[in-house]
Amino acid sequence: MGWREKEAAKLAGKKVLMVGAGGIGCELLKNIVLAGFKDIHVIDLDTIDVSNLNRQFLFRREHVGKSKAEVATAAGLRMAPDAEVKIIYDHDSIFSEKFNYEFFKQFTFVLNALDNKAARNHVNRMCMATRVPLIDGGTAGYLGQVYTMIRGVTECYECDPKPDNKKTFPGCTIRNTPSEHIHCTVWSKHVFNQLFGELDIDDDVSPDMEDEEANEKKSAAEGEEMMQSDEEKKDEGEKEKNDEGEEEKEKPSNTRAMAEESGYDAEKIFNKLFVDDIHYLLKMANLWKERRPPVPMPFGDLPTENPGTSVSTAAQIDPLQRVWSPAENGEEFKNAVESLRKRKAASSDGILTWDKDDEDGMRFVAACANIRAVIFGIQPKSLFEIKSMAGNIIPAIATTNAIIAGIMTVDALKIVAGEEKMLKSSIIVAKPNHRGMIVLSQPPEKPNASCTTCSSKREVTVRVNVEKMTVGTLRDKVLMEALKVEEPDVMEATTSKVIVSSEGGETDGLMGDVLSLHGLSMGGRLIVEDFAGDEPEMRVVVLQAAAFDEFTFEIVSDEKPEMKEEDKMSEEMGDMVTGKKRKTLDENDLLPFKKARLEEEDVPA
Ligand SMILES: Nc1ncnc2c1ncn2[C@@H]1O[C@H](COP(=O)(O)OP(=O)(O)OP(=O)(O)O)[C@@H](O)[C@H]1O
Ligand SMILES: [Zn+2]
Repeated sequence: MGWREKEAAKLAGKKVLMVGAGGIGCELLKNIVLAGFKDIHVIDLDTIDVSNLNRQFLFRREHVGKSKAEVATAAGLRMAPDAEVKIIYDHDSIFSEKFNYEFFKQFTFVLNALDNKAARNHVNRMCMATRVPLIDGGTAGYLGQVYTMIRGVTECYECDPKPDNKKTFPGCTIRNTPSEHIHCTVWSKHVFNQLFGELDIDDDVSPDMEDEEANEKKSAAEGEEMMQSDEEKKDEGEKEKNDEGEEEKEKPSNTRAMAEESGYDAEKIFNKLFVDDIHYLLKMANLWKERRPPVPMPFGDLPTENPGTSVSTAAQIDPLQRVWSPAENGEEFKNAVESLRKRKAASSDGILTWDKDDEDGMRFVAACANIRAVIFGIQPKSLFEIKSMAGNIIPAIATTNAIIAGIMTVDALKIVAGEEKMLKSSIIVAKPNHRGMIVLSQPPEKPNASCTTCSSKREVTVRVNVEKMTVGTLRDKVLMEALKVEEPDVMEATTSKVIVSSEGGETDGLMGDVLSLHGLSMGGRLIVEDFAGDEPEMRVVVLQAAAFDEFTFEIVSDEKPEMKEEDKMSEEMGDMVTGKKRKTLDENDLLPFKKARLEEEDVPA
């Protein structure tokens, strides 16, 4: 037997689960088949869309509308070098009850090629509960990441609470001092909501008279009267008296109230946003000491050219890519307000929801953002560009998917070879570092001792029917009778909501509720405390069994937190982590790791 055959033989008995057969999944399936894995299970809930074909290369035009899992499996089988290869598939969601504890338990490792946090969390919980290694890959444009997670050895997907990847900007930048076009685009989406959508106090678009920068400097600037007071927050356009009966400065009128009063008169709204409110900003003189002050733009006097460009050349370009002049933006604004006003009036709840693919809404935001940009001396942009910024669209890049799938495959081979110590967390960064590298890696982080999913404590896995079993039955039959918990205090781990209190009282009303009412489903976790008993804290992992009645349950496993092999290894790895980090990666390399958890669910496909 040559080395190839020997290597391949090691992979023969290993069962592999791949969840997701999209951009990463197609690359990955090809890799693992060609690497020699012979027993593969593919799960994907989706069908093939024509927009997938440019990068999901296992799919062809004739497959559009068919199951991704099915077509990928057939393609994988065609690639298999010998007939022993078995690939099976499920056209189903990984949340499905049939993918239960026993199902996960059979795999050597699981490959996540998913695009959303909810499914990743779920697979993580199932893999942690069953102690099956999980290799998770993700990409967003040119960025990518691979985290391989082994219970007790490395951090799990939920050890480090993920930051919300939605980009946010400080309120005062959006409302008072935009310096980039994106600030104007975000502001315009807020204007849309103020005028046509659901009112959200965080989306205020009027000048922020509380701006610290303006006021700090203001009080230092001596003698001038303060621009705002608490009453001023109350609003709206008229002069108010304060306690001493002094007259206070005027403040910007409320945008929604103003629009409604005017019957959604586009020109009046325009002048309020782009003249009156700008005058308020100009009054905060301290903001403009080191910045170019904004220049108000009345509707009746809109230039037909953008600063620095001429309409005649611009007009030759594709209309989508062309940047509208202020006069055109004014026209677009007016037309959009007109049709949005009608649609709002015609809608049953009087609320419109912004969507980048809604023509009126998109044109409104583009026009609004461009006018504001010109006012603040920022280059306006084309509808096309603004659409991709406003919709947070990040194009999928085939090369990034291929690199990430390659790294995942290498990690899979390390697991099969028993070389867990060689595992690395890897990321692809946007710009090469000082050594010209874009793929950076470091040993994985250690588990977080307080993680609700993977920290070391007694862990009981129990099968119940969450749609039928009540909180009261869980407490009495499962926890007290079967698990000998004396005085249970029970918290749902994700929400931290207390559903059973040993003191009674506050939670008595919940005893008749079925468990699903409190967020429990397959893979859900409860933290159970028992200060009266021997085991002060344990975790109960809940598995769903739809066939069970209210009282039926099954204890699948009950593990005590003794020092396990993995934990010992984790200690060794910890040394390695701290030792190696400094040697291989400098501070600049490490920075991206802290931010790198990419959540693509925020990115519409
Ligand atoms: N709960 C789920 N169960 C099964 N499959 C899922 C689930 N959620 C998402 N998926 C599948 O995961 C796949 C993710 O692939 P998708 O192509 O969107 O992202 P990707 O692999 O990161 O690549 P790209 O960035 O190129 O789009 C999709 O095919 C989707 O159907
Ligand atoms: Zn964890």
